[in-house]
Amino acid sequence: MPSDLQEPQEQLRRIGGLVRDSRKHRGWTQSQLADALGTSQSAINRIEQGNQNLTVEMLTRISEALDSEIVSLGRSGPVHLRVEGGHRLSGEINVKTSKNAGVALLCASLLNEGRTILRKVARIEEVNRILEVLASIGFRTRWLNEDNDLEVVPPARLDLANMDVEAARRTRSIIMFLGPLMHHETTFELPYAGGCALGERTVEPHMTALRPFGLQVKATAGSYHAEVGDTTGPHRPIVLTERGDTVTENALMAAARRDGVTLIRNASPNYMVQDLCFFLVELGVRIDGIGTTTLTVHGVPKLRKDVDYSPSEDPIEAMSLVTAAIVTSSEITVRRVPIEFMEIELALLEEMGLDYDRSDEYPAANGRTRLVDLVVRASALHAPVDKIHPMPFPGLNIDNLPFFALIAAVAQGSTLIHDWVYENRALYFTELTKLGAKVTLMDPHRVYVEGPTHWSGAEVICPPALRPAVVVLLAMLAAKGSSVLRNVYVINRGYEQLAERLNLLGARIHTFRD
Ligand SMILES: CC(=O)N[C@H]1[C@@H](OP(=O)(O)OP(=O)(O)OC[C@H]2O[C@@H](n3ccc(=O)[nH]c3=O)[C@H](O)[C@@H]2O)O[C@H](CO)[C@@H](O)[C@@H]1O
Ligand SMILES: C=C(OP(=O)(O)O)C(=O)O
Repeated sequence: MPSDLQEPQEQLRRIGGLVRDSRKHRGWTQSQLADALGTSQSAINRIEQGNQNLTVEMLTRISEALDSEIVSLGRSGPVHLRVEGGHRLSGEINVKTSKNAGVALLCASLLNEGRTILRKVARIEEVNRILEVLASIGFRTRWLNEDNDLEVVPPARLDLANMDVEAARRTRSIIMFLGPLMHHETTFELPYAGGCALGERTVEPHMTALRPFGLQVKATAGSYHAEVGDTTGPHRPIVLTERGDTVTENALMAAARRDGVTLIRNASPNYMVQDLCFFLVELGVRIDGIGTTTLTVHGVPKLRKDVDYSPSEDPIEAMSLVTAAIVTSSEITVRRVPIEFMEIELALLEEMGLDYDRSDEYPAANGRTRLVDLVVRASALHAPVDKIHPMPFPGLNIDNLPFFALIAAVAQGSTLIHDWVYENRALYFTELTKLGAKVTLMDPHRVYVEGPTHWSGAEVICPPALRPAVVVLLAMLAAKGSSVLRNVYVINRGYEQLAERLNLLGARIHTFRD
């Protein structure tokens, strides 16, 4: 709770609202929550209306049942943001390196018996969790300087029995330990992967892709049990059934230390996969076809090299910052945008009426990725003629889709947004209605957004998904008056000091704890 003194009745009403929001995020009815707590639906209804006195014990049980910290005591509780919205932004901001390459490269450091240095790694919670896991199994990891250069030194032997399971469970990226670990152990356990709650996110494609390398994975209670058998394969090209990013990365890491040549077809050529390929090349693995859907990997059984690599900038952060300019009708310069992965998004924005300039291209620190600076100007946008939907790269990035829901809310007219990929993410777009947007959920995958919006401030709990949470924050920048965004761990999972960096552009965001 904010520290301001409030009438007890008002406090109960606000807590009730938080319980209701958390329950809805979980997708539960009042009766389902009542069952989980061994109470009645009418009691839950009273709690949500603020008509029921609550003990700390009851609040703790509700928080546990909903897997959401509703209130907490002391300094270590969740972090919230208070936003004074309605202010224009101005100035320049650099895009940081990507979360998804950062975690992939940390997983890939498991392949290297030498020292790995990664430059300017995004210092975000997702990276912190993987660092905790690496430290728990024996790696020495340290941040070298203020620039976020990171050193990773492997132990002589991994101590998998000591794995920090709590940290591992909080990330989706842990699934990318499967490919590298098969080069270390013949049997091992990995906890189930977490990440954004986006509905069913199967790991079946990972199992299918790794089986020809001799890895058998069984899902047991809460963990994957992996066994490495015959490692002479694959004897045929690996054909991925879907062009997933982390599954391609797992196949690449399995192939990297295999004694032989592996062909991966229907590979994702997306930004994090390209960064992983460049890193593996740096380590001494030859890969043909980087940036295409067919990768040929010439494996090297022993990789022992002191390697120094700079992952590239994050196209999703670039999109987030462009969106910040659009919703606040501001002119800002977004520097270091990896243009190959933002081109379709920009073409669509141009079609919707965005006025922007782009600089000449220059190389990222990895020497390969092409960057530009973008000047985004205040523009009157209109809805696109066709629906907006994502595709595997090269297509409109699925993680950028939520930003289009917000942009559609400031554009004149009606936009259909179709998230065919994730079962639950479109549902979170309706959070924008709390701030005044007209978002109509047609089915779990489709929303109509009717703009322009007259924004108004509100108190919202972060949805349990990174991009939809950032979208709510950006809408709060546009809403005149005061808003509160609660429990922003999910944002810090993927963005480094986002509030502080937006404040440097003129936003007014204050970080606080209960
Ligand atoms: C750590 C990391 O890198 N995470 C990214 C990665 O997660 P990750 O690789 O884990 O993506 P998922 O396994 O969740 O795949 C995304 C979803 O798309 C579906 N699918 C994907 C490809 C395809 O050709 N057909 C298809 O149906 C999958 O069934 C799944 O439902 O990719 C996602 C999709 O780009 C991004 O949201 C995540 O930010
Ligand atoms: C869905 C995302 O990430 P993750 O795969 O880490 O859950 C994301 O980056 O938006």
